[in-house]
Amino acid sequence: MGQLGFTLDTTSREATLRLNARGRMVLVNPVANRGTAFTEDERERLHLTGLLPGRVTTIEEQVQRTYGQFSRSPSPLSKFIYLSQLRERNEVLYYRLLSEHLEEMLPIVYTPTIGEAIERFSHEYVGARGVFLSVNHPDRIESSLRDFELEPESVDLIVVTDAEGILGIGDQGIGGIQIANGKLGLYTAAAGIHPQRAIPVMLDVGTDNLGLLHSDRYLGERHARVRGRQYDDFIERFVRVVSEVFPNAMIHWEDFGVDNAHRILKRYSGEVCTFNDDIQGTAAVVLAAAIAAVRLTGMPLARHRVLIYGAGTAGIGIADMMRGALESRGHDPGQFYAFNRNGLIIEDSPELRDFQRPYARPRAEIDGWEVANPSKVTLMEAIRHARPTILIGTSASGGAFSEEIVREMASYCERPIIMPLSNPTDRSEARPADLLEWTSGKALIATGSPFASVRRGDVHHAIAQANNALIFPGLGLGVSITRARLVSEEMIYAAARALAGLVNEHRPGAPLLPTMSDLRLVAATVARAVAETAEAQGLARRPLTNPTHDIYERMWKPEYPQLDICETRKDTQS
Ligand SMILES: NC(=O)c1ccc[n+]([C@@H]2O[C@H](COP(=O)([O-])OP(=O)(O)OC[C@H]3O[C@@H](n4cnc5c(N)ncnc54)[C@H](O)[C@@H]3O)[C@@H](O)[C@H]2O)c1
Ligand SMILES: O=C(O)C[C@H](O)C(=O)O
Ligand SMILES: [Mg+2]
Repeated sequence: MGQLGFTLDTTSREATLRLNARGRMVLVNPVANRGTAFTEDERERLHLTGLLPGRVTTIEEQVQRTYGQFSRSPSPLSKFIYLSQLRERNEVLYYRLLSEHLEEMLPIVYTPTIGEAIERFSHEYVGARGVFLSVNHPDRIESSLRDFELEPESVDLIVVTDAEGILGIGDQGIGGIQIANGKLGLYTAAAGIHPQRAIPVMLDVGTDNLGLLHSDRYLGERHARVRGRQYDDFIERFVRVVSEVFPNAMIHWEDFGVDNAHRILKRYSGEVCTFNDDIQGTAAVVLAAAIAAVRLTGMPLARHRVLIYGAGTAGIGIADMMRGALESRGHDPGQFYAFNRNGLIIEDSPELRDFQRPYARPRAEIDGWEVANPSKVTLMEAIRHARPTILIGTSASGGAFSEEIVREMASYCERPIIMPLSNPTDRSEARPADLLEWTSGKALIATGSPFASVRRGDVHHAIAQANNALIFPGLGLGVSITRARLVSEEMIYAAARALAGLVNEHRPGAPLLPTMSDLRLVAATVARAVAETAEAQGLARRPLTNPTHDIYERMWKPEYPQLDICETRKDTQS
């Protein structure tokens, strides 16, 4: 039994909690605490009788009460803080409330409100779960991770960020811990990964955000971002410690800066069980949405022309995956046009990164276009000349898909596929209602942040949320069930295909992806595909005997666990 006075068996959906804590120590522990739901007998045995109001309530009553409190919180940020505090008070109740109101609460505990919570982190700080590792103390990595007090063998997941590229709001320093918590919340709510089997980690390497550096309240290391050799050594040490101490954990990288994201994935993906959500998770969800949209256009993916507006972490991940999907079916690599801050990427563009190079257009092609400035081709000029049929926004440049651009696209394309994927909401390249208006209802849309459905005439257009939340929870579950050694490209494709298989896009106005209210089904389906692929590729360290059963058995449901109250000296004395 650990320092905290409990042990919890999390290996199946029916967890058992062994407790030797007593009195107030039970109530201040979010894993053990069940507040007014402790029965008379439990109160007596745990020395809680005088510490709680007299009436015993059910978890259903607790959910009703907390839902009321949540609803009365006046703003999205105060709702976020209310839910974070509930999570730290009574973990089971938090997840029960969240799972019963998932669609309503997702925009609070995740994108978009989480962006605001991250920006306001140092001002609104009321505690945050997680492990904070400083680049100035690499020697503390192991002890700090162990201090989180999880059984090392039982850790399935480590979600880690260095917060250089949080959503589309850039460098947020220490506040990034909340994106790790947000992602972990979804691993539990969607895929039933037990919250005590995962660790959120913030790698504090400094920040280049001058506002934070100048703020008296800022809680992180107060210096510019460390880069180069010291950064790489820190990452290397982190990966080594995790591999040694938590042999079954997948490392999920979130919201790193564009260069580090690609470099780290390339460096470790063939060696340890690791996954970059912004590169691989996003690509898989977008491929699934594209498969559904392309079916509606009646033209095969190989004949579509794809414009990626924002050739960074997510954008190039998407292009690589679409290209890979085409090549694996024996097609040519496809027609891609990619943009960065300096305009269309052309072979002689300055500051081209290695991962962007495959998408650079030949100069000779652009010489044939009518453009104002040949070294800075604009989006409108590329639309006119390249005539893309799929337009993807991963630029964090809110409103970039203007009326003029979208109307131009609709002039040559019967069903333009348009995906403004940037988060949070104000970074979205366009709003669905506008896209439908400018294309007379013809656009096939998926967005990164949640948007309300749009009614046009008799058709109710439900807007697909192409967020990597439809991929990573199931992927993590599939990996943990099989204890996969690595996350292979094939496992990611399998996840994308499984997700696409859940879409029925043919009803007019139907969304291109399953809705967030179906997250548990989505996660289970993705998990099965991932686990079967890991097994087929010889990457599974645990044999998959009955995938459906294994997955169902492992998906934790937020219910108070069976209590095993251990006898203590205090009991025998009283
Ligand atoms: N829907 C999802 O699941 C999902 C997943 C990952 C990222 N995203 C969103 O995508 C956006 C980008 O994230 P990222 O991690 O790829 O960031 P990033 O910094 O790695 O890449 C951004 C890219 O956009 C380019 N860019 C910036 N401003 C531009 C402009 N005005 N015109 C053209 N290009 C421009 C940059 O040069 C860079 O190549 C963010 O808003 C993020 O929230 C969404
Ligand atoms: O976090 C999200 O909502 C999706 C994605 O990982 C992002 O960085 O925007
Ligand atoms: Mg992200």
